[in-house]
Amino acid sequence: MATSNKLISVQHLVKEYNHGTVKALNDCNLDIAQGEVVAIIGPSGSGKSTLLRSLNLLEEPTGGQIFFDGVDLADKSVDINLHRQKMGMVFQHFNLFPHKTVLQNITMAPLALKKKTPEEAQKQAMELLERIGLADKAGEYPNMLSGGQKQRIAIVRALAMDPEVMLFDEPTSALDPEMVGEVLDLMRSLAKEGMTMAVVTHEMGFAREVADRVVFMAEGKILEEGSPAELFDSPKDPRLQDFLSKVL
Ligand SMILES: Nc1ncnc2c1ncn2[C@@H]1O[C@H](COP(=O)(O)OP(=O)(O)OP(=O)(O)O)[C@@H](O)[C@H]1O
Repeated sequence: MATSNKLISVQHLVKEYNHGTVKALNDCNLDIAQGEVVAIIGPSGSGKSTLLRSLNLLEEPTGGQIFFDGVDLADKSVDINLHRQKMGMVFQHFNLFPHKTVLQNITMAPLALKKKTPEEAQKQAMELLERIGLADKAGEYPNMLSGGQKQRIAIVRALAMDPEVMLFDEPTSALDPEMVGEVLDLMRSLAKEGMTMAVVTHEMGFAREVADRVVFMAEGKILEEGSPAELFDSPKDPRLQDFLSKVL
């Protein structure tokens, strides 16, 4: 559900690596509205992950600006850790803590960073686990779970911080095909609830069905963006046409 309320604004973002020899992002401009679901697609190495990771400053921009709720993240008075807490991040490889139980994985950050009481944190964690049908796994360790279960737990772990935005970096790429659906279903339900989401994805079906807007990147640039119908049914840029001819 998109509204006109701009939550994130990326302006002329540049990210260089190796002393400028690699330009991962080359003058990227992107706005994300409150409640909007933006899918970022494009060939391997086009800068999708770098753009996503820049939003919570896992990558420090070389140039340009990122505004969150109107605040320039480069401003020295911005508390980056506080900013990161507003953004839930879900990675390709789950990144659950292997030596913590499922429940501990979910309660850790709310206890440490949000100063929730153990009762509050556990109650919330159990509600989240119930939501995804995995309450019975609360006491287990991640290595006892399937990939789809791990990823759904990684998603609710991020939700336990009550984020304003969820960032997904190819959340289904490492999953066996039969587990992709359960993760996409959970993401679909978050989108329906109005969660603001940016999703780097190779799942074109998901992008078409769930995204409000699709962004196509190549060679560090955003070459085209629009509604799923615009991008998938009437692609204009030849590189997007070529990309779609290979992936659809
Ligand atoms: N830490 C780094 N050091 C040097 N180069 C990097 C680094 N991270 C990314 N790059 C380069 O930046 C470019 C963009 O990478 P990025 O991972 O953002 O692409 P991507 O579109 O997400 O690719 P994929 O779909 O394969 O994950 C690539 O050329 C990559 O090799």
